[in-house]
Amino acid sequence: MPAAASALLTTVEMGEADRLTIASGTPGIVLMENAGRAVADAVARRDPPGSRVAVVAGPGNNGGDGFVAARLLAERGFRVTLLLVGSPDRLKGDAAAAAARWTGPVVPAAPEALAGAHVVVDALFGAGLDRPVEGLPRAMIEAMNAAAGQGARVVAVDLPSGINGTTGAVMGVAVTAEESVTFFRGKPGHWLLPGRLHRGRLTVADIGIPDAVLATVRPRCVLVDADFAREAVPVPRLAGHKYSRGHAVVVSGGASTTGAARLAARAALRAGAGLVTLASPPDAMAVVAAASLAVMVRAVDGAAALADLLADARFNAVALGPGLGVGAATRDLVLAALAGPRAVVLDADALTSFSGAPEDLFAALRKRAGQATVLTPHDGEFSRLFGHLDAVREAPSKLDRTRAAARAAAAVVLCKGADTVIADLDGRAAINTNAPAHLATAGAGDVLTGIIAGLCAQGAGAFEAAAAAAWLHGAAATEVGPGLIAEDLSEAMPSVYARLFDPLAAPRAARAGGLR
Ligand SMILES: NC(=O)C1=CN([C@@H]2O[C@H](COP(=O)(O)OP(=O)(O)OC[C@H]3O[C@@H](n4cnc5c(N)ncnc54)[C@H](O)[C@@H]3O)[C@@H](O)[C@H]2O)[C@@H](O)CC1
Ligand SMILES: [K+]
Repeated sequence: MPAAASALLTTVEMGEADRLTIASGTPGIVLMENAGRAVADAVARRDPPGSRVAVVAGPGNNGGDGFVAARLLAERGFRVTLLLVGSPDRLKGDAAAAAARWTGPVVPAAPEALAGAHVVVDALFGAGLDRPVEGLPRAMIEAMNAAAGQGARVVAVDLPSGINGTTGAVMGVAVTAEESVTFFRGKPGHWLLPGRLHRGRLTVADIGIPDAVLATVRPRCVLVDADFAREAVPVPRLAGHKYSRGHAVVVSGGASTTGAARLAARAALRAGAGLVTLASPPDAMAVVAAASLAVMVRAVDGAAALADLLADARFNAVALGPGLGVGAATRDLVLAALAGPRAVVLDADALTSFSGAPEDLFAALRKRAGQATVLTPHDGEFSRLFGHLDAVREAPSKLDRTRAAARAAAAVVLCKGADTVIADLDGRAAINTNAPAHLATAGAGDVLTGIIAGLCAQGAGAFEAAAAAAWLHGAAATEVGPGLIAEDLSEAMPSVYARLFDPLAAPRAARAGGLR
């Protein structure tokens, strides 16, 4: 994975990071003091001394962080009430030590005790949440949400209580925070839905865990960001020429459905492929040729003809699916592409054509395991292809579902959505949330397919290409803004690239304004 990528740690991995840090000489109570201080700082950044703060502390170390934050806020002049869920004498270890340093009253938690709070610190459960929330904890979570409805600001310690940090799932009920202060690195649950909708603004605080522990922990999931994209996108060599920048093939549907493939082909070019050829059924040649200037067109009639075309080593990536139609002809084209040695991107009809009976597809994919292959299903296509697999059905999160699918298909799987997950067959995974709501529009998926093919054609690895493409696609949508149609995405790519490789470059709108 690109080295600069931002790792996301499961709760188990985070526990290991804590343990390694403690074993190398930093006492746990120091980490807890730092964690509590980061929470107090987050409160004090937005609320003035004198504000009424209710800290809801739970029975574990998340509660311990709450005791530290309570003490530091009281020292800074906030009017702090500490509400404990559970009995003080059941606190253990660092949490007991943090509680002993709190000199104010420990009030048994009750929902009505939150009345009048300006700020609620949610220190009920963090990484240790391991079962559905019921009883008093549930009542306290509901009371915290009710307080937010009355205007209180809710700051969650590590995770909003009720959210599973590894999966993002709501375990019965969950706090909806205005801000979450987490430690060392984000967790998948901060980025996957529905967790992302509960955490509010995310602050990641340094609590003294050294980055060096990551070499031992070896987290398997990253958040795709600009650094990831920058490292994944092949940079053209000055001495290169169009042939050294790869040649992508996009397979077009018939005369009435060429638009999707044309969108993908243009995106492959804009992503930087040196050459792009639309492989078109003979009946669609005229319409495809008329509408594509920089894109080349070749008549390709059926699976055998596609196989012949791809035998030419100059073509190094092929994308198919958009606009192809569902059925046996598409299945044959897909199997022909997979039988060859080129990078293959399968989307839309290429996936749907195997719905309900994906064995042939899986067999062809397994045969080429190790070669670059990317499948880009949306949720519906995903469940039609993979929903019958036990490993997918039993997976606790979209992250694990996508990993299970990648293993089953022996391919990189990119499962689209507001939280797009990309998984490699070796368990590596990435989450992309760089996708504005207005990106969900007709043809946007075809463009994503084209960007992936364009990056693969230039030699990017399948996983890197898919994850970076998801980020670039979202960046292009952000660049265009609301009102976006799919055609705009490709046109925004030069501007996205300009800023990616030259962070000082002005946004396109500013440049268009020129000198005044
Ligand atoms: N040394 C460390 O490990 C550090 C941990 N930190 C904090 O510690 C937290 C993790 O602490 P813990 O592992 O003690 O876990 P938590 O404090 O998140 O919760 C564990 C406690 O909650 C109970 N519990 C779990 N689910 C429940 C449910 N549904 N209903 C009722 N009770 C439930 C458990 O029995 C246990 O008593 C992190 O989220 C972070 O806030 C920070 O202080 C930094 C250092
Ligand atoms: K919490």
